[in-house]
Order: sequence, then C-alpha cells, then structure tokens
Amino acid sequence: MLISGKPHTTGVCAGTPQQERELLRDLARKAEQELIGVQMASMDELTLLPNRHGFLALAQLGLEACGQLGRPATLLFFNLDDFKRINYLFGRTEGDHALKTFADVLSIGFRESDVIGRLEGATFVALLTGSCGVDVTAIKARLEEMLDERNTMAHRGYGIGFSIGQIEYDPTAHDSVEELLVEAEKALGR
Ligand SMILES: Nc1nc2c(ncn2[C@@H]2O[C@H](COP(=O)(O)OP(=O)(O)OP(=O)(O)O)[C@@H](O)[C@H]2O)c(=O)[nH]1
Repeated sequence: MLISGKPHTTGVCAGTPQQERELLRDLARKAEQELIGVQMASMDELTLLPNRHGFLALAQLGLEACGQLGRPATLLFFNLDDFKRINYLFGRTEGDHALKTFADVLSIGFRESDVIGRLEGATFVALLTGSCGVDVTAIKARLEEMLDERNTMAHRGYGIGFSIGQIEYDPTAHDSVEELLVEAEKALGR
C-alpha cells in the first residue's frame, strides 16, 4: 500500500477543534454505554454477581488458564435450603434479602481469583482455580459461620441454610465450564 506524505483528512478531523472535541466526547459516551450494556448483560441485578452468562465467560477463562498451566480446578455449587419457604412466609423482599446476604458471604468467603456467580433462583456457583480435593466440609463450616453471624445480627426470624456440591475439573472429561455446570445441575436434580 502507498503511504501518502499529505496530512490524513478523515471525517473525524475535518471539523473545527471544537467539533472534533465534541465528536470524540460523543464517541467516548457511546463506548461507555456499550460497556455498561455488556456489563449489565453479564450481571445479576439483584446480587451484582455475574449471572449465568457472565459466570460462563469468566469461569471459562479461569478453566483455560488452569488447563494451560496444568493446574486443577473445582466447581462448587450451592442451593439455599427451603428458599421457597422464606419467600412464602416472609415475602419476596425478604427472599431477595436472603439471596443478597448469601451472595455477600460467597464474595467474602472465596479468593479474588475464584469466580462466583448466581445461576438462577437460589442456585449459586464458585469455580475455585488452582485448587483440587478442596475440603467442602471446612468451606461449608466457614460460610455457615459467616451466615450465622448475619442471621444473629439481623433477627429476621429465619436462618439461611444451604447445601453444597463439588465437581473436580477433569481436562479429559470436561471441555468447558458448561459441561461442569451440566454435571452440577444433574446433581441438583435439574
Ligand atoms: N425473592 C426472590 N425469589 C426468587 C428470585 N428468583 C427466583 N425466586 C424464587 O426462587 C424459587 C426457586 O428457588 P430454588 O431454590 O431454585 O427452588 P427450590 O430448590 O425448589 O426451593 P426449595 O425447595 O425451597 O429449596 C422460586 O420459588 C422462585 O419464584 C429472586 O430474585 N428473588
């Protein structure tokens, strides 16, 4: 391709400096809106955790990194016990509060490098990267302790309990995070 020595005049640079600045500001605003749109589509509005779509994207990156580095990974999945009962007896707003509390505990309870998300309803997941054979009993106890503290402080008339399941990432059996989720959902009876 020939490169001309003349100054390059495109549509962007054709106006006055003021018009150019406005055009650039407009472009920046549009880019920001696009980014917000992408972020919103990947985030659960209630808990602000990644939703299923966001979790799949982020966890897939984590899993690929583990695959490349020959590191293990574990998927943990959680379901709040008797969640429908909380909604039924205390109202949906209280149900929302229970979901947000649990999301908060998960966010604090795991490492920053772990990927957590809310799949749907009262089902949450965490991909623990670089860990295998994790002690789910110890994890459950740690999360329960944090929940108990919140339950005691809040005097809400109910406790937040949960069940937990675990699937070890096996690169020979799982090609993607989606396959891990399918196994998790089978275990949850979905
Ligand atoms: N408050 C609230 N409820 C929700 C929300 N999303 C889904 N639900 C309710 O959550 C319930 C599904 O929760 P799950 O825990 O997946 O259902 P489940 O395992 O059959 O419930 P349990 O048998 O009570 O443990 C349904 O009754 C939904 O109406 C939400 O964002 N807020």
